[in-house]
Amino acid sequence: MQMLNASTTSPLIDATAALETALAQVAQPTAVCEVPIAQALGRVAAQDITAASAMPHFTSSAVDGFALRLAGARPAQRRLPVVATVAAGARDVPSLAPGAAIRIFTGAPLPEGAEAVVPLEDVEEADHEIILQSLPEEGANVRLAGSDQPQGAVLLNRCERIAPHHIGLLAANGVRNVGVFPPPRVAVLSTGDELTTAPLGPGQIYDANRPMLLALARAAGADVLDAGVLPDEQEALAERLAELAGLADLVLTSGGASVGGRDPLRPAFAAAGGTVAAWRVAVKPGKPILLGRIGRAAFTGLPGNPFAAFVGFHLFAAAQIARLSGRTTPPFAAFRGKANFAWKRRPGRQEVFPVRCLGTDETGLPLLERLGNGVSATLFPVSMADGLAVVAADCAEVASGQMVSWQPFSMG
Ligand SMILES: Nc1nc2c(c(=O)[nH]1)N[C@H]1C(S)=C(S)[C@@H](COP(=O)(O)OP(=O)(O)OC[C@H]3O[C@@H](n4cnc5c(N)ncnc54)[C@H](O)[C@@H]3O)O[C@H]1N2
Ligand code: MOO
Repeated sequence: MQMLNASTTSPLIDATAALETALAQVAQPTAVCEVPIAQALGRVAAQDITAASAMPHFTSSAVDGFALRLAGARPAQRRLPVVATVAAGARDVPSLAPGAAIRIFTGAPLPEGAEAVVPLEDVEEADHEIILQSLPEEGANVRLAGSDQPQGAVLLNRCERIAPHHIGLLAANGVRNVGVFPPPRVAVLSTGDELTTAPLGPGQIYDANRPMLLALARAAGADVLDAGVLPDEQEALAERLAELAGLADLVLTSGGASVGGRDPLRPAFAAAGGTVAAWRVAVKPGKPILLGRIGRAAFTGLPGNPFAAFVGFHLFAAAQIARLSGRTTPPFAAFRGKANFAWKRRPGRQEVFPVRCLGTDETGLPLLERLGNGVSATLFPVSMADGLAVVAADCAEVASGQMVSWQPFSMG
């Protein structure tokens, strides 16, 4: 651990090492609570859930049509009497004799003896009989018991974030409750004398970061605590940080983390009992990130520039929230795309930039356009973007057609 010294700067920390440091500040949850599946959306499973029985439970029809018994049907026989009707949910299902048909509906139990179902649009219906165009294959349009999922199949993996389709699958299997980890508590605070909610005065701006970081943390599965805006005043900030550290698993701030004498975050952090694990990371934007702890809470101080705060969240805070939630940490920008731009840059910091997907190349790879031209103080280019792309610290040039790593917004 390095002690704070507001008057000095430290060398930039490599982004991979910074991520390890960020993750080292947070622990996997140990507590587990049981919730009804209707309340499980977005929570993280604390246990594997396996199927108590094979599915479907019984053999049924996959279409509205007519159940046939093929064994007894002569190839020449095209005209069959319809002797009964079986609807979905039917309890008393008659068995099917050779040479007859039973009208059946999608999901209805297949009558004993039936071997195939012919869709109703493939037959001609006359008075209480059907005329077949051809005989179906054995098993046609039949959903065999156990064919979708075996008994014991894993329906939901431990450490997986519960999505709407999991809830449907669990419900289909009769699972009512699921053990989940408690969501982490994330407190979000903005700092800066220039931030206001009132009509803007000279030199004032609205607070963009706090609403954005609260939304990002909530979307990542956290219970958020809106800790408001604090002026650049060390004592008040220290007091608030110490208080928040007692309430949250992770305290996220933005602003005031740079090197200037008016940047009060680091001295306030020290006064609140904070220990710095890393400060100033070789990422662009987002260099003045501070990672550490205050008491039992992890602390991540993001830069004030809104796009830098946005990037810092994606690179570090998102992974921290994932670990605190019990999720396995997904790597950032694991998707491949093709540069539809040429770009020369100064090596030194890993760089994250907004990209728009223009379509795909002949192999299906997304073609990416670089947006924003390196600005860190505005989120405007992100409004036109489909995701974030990243280039390594030593990258001096991206040629058009070169592969780049990126993260679509739809993937987190
Ligand atoms: N001498 C140096 N100056 C700066 C350096 C440096 O290395 N040496 N780094 C620059 C970089 S890179 C960044 S990023 C910024 C970040 O500085 P801070 O984290 O201390 O942030 P502030 O100075 O408080 O604010 C920067 C900028 O962002 C605006 N801001 C702050 N909070 C919000 C908010 N909640 N919503 C919207 N906008 C916000 C603030 O008004 C400033 O314009 O430092 C560079 N300087
Ligand atoms: O790192 Mo700053 O975040 O380049 O704008």
